[in-house]
Amino acid sequence: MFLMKDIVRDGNKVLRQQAKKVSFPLSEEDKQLAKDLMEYLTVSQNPKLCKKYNLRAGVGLAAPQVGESKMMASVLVPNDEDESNPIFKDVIINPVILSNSVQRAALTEGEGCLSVDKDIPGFVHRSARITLKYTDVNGEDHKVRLKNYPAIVCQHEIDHLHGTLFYDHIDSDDPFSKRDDDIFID
Ligand SMILES: O=CN(O)CCNC(=O)c1cccc(Cl)c1Cl
Ligand code: NI
Repeated sequence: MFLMKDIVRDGNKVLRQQAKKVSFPLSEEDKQLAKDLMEYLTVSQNPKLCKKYNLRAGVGLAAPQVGESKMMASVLVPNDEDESNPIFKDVIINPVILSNSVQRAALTEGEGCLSVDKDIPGFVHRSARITLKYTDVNGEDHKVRLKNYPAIVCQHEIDHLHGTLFYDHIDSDDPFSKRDDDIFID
């Protein structure tokens, strides 16, 4: 199980590299990595276990964040009304954003990252809607249209696979700049 000691922090070059495509069928090592990446999220989203293991909660975790420069990331966007039916839960392998809306969206409270220890305030403007293609651990291909929070999280994770960190998107001159048609997600 990954703990905070296993999380690579900003400054380590692996976070600024282009991750390598994952080949199928998955090796045993890659199957285990996928499992561990999702397990971190489920444990970190359980208040008792999160505290027990001293974790920072997360809704996504990309392989480069644990030092593995591979195109793989777990995403677990919980459904506050029904914990047993998450809005999005999968390990996305070799993800490609096929198309994205011109309209932008940002989380009102900004973003955070396990690999960035300091809080960096500001709007992280992303595409409000994306069409995402990826392969899952069983080798099944998926093509999904995402919007709102799941779209934001997937973009944060896919950024990690291309060496981008959330604060790269914050306007340093005016961190809370906005356009009329921007969507803000609480
Ligand atoms: O790459 C994944 N992490 O760094 C895990 C910690 N951050 C989050 O869970 C998180 C928090 C806020 C907004 C977004 Cl989009 C995300 Cl992803
Ligand atoms: Ni992150």
